Amino acid sequence: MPSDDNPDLLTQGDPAVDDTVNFRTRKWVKPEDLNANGSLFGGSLLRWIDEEAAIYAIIQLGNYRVVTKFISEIEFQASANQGDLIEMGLRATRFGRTSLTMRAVVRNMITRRKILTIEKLVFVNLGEDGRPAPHGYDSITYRRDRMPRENPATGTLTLPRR
Ligand SMILES: CCCCCCCCCCCCCCCC(=O)SCCNC(=O)CCNC(=O)[C@H](O)C(C)(C)COP(=O)(O)OP(=O)(O)OC[C@H]1O[C@@H](n2cnc3c(N)ncnc32)[C@H](O)[C@@H]1OP(=O)(O)O
Repeated sequence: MPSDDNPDLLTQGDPAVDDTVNFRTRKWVKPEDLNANGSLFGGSLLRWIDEEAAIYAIIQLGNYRVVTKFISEIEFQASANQGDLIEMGLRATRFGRTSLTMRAVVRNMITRRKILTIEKLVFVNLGEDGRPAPHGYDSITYRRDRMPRENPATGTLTLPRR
């Protein structure tokens, strides 16, 4: 049931409609996102999901030093076309010692039909030495209480120079 904590959670019984993730980010499929068939290029979609998952991991683990460790099978269930509105949803499914596992779903924003599902995306929390470090969390936050902040007024952060 939709709630203040979890406003986007859906409860439809339709099996083509996913009710296990929170859909946060919307994209409008534009000409530059298309493949030679005129439908959405899978690489664009994966880039958007990886970025979305990295931000989600940062919010959940309170650390901007996170890296993608593992992505499971990717099922492209349907294509999207120019002009379609799509939305991406993620949900943490397992908090490990140093890792966070998420499930990802992309669907058409209007019809809610699934376009893609990834059962497991694993991100690893790193310490300053670049090695896996315990994150200390075991449950999802729906707030922004773990966000790493250097400047509380703006929420901005100066990333380390390489
Ligand atoms: C205001 C704030 C704004 C902030 C604003 C910031 C904006 C800025 C955003 C930047 C966001 C960057 C995020 C980009 C995301 C990339 O693009 S990252 C680039 C691609 N990824 C990489 O380069 C990673 C390369 N791999 C590695 O460096 C090493 O494998 C790692 C990740 C350090 C891990 O090393 P390792 O020796 O394998 O570690 P190990 O201790 O064996 O395992 C660590 C964890 O991974 C798990 N694991 C290991 N292998 C596997 C596997 N095959 N499958 C599943 N789990 C596994 C283990 O079970 C363990 O989990 P826990 O049991 O501790 O929970």
